Amino acid sequence: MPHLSVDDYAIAARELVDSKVWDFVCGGGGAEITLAANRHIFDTAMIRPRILVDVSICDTSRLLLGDRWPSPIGIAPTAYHTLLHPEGELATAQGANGAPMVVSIFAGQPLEEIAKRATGPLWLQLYWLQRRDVMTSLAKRAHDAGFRALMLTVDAPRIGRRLRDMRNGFAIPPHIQAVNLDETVMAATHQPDGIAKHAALTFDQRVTWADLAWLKSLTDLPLVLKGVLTAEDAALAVEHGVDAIVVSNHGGRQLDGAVPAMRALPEVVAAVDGRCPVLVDGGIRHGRDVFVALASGASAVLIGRPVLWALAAGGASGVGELLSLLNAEFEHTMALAGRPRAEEITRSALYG
Ligand SMILES: Cc1cc2nc3c(=O)[nH]c(=O)nc-3n(C[C@H](O)[C@H](O)[C@H](O)COP(=O)(O)O)c2cc1C
Ligand SMILES: CCCCCCC(=O)C(=O)O
Repeated sequence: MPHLSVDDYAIAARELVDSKVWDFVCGGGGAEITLAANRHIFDTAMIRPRILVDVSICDTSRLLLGDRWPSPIGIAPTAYHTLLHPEGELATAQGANGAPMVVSIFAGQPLEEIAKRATGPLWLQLYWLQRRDVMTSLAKRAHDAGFRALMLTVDAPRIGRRLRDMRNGFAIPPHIQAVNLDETVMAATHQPDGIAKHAALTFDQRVTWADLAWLKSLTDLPLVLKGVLTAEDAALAVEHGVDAIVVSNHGGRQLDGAVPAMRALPEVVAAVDGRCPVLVDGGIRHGRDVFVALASGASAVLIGRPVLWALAAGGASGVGELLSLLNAEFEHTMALAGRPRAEEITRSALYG
């Protein structure tokens, strides 16, 4: 059956993926209020189409942190792609077809091997670990392998209460490893509730703004901060020299009740006031969602779960087809909305 929408990849993946892994991927924190709210905003956003505009060429490309992206759609960092496909991140990087990919600190394949298979820019995502020597080593390995940016995720000093995983007694299977980290450090992840236990043992909950300078000093790579949801923190991020911001509530997996990323986006964009790019993630499932995010002030978007569904359903080619589909939907929206150039996708393209 052809995959005509992102939902078709979810349907195909659901048939293939173990039910506990499915819940780990698709679940959210607490009562999943924020998970649902991320989607609701997109479902209720309405576009103001312009007419009698030449839309024969719609340019979807974007320049971001020195790289030209084929579309404003990048791959969000998600842990353990090897849970979904034996080749894991190698297949994702190959299938990205030029799209940027953020590799999770908990990737199931070595950074250097992912770089060899990459078709687009790579960024490395980090959590702040108590072991700064491990962070230093990862940052330097990423730099040496040609990664283009570091991303620090700041919405997870602890792991959210993921009730599906707790009810399922979910543990990362023993053959699935975060191979860029020392196996002994990762041992707790293979116990029930192991993700939360591991984070409690290894993440540094004391980190503050003052520590960012140390992370920036490790390499000359740009630093992207992921998990910003307020104007106050966006202003602080810029003051502390961050090179880009991702407005994100971690796909509804962390603080349940947190504001949907798309609702937070306008205040963050206003606070940043053009001083660095602002990206957004959470609930993006259609090309029209990408359009709505850009019209709300985002420079680009990241997608998480859909990439994992496509990886499970079709490996590298599944990921490639998914990204092509989303970009084609976005391009189609640009045409039918009468806004063929990036600079025309502004707030005036939306109601309300
Ligand atoms: C299975 C899974 C694993 C994730 N792992 C990470 C991670 O390792 N690091 C991180 O910063 N965010 C992680 N995220 C959050 C994503 O980067 C992203 O914020 C979220 O998935 C976006 O929402 P979406 O899935 O609705 O597109 C993960 C999300 C999922 C679904
Ligand atoms: C110890 C493994 C932690 C994986 C956490 C990945 C993540 O951020 C997620 O949302 O899940």
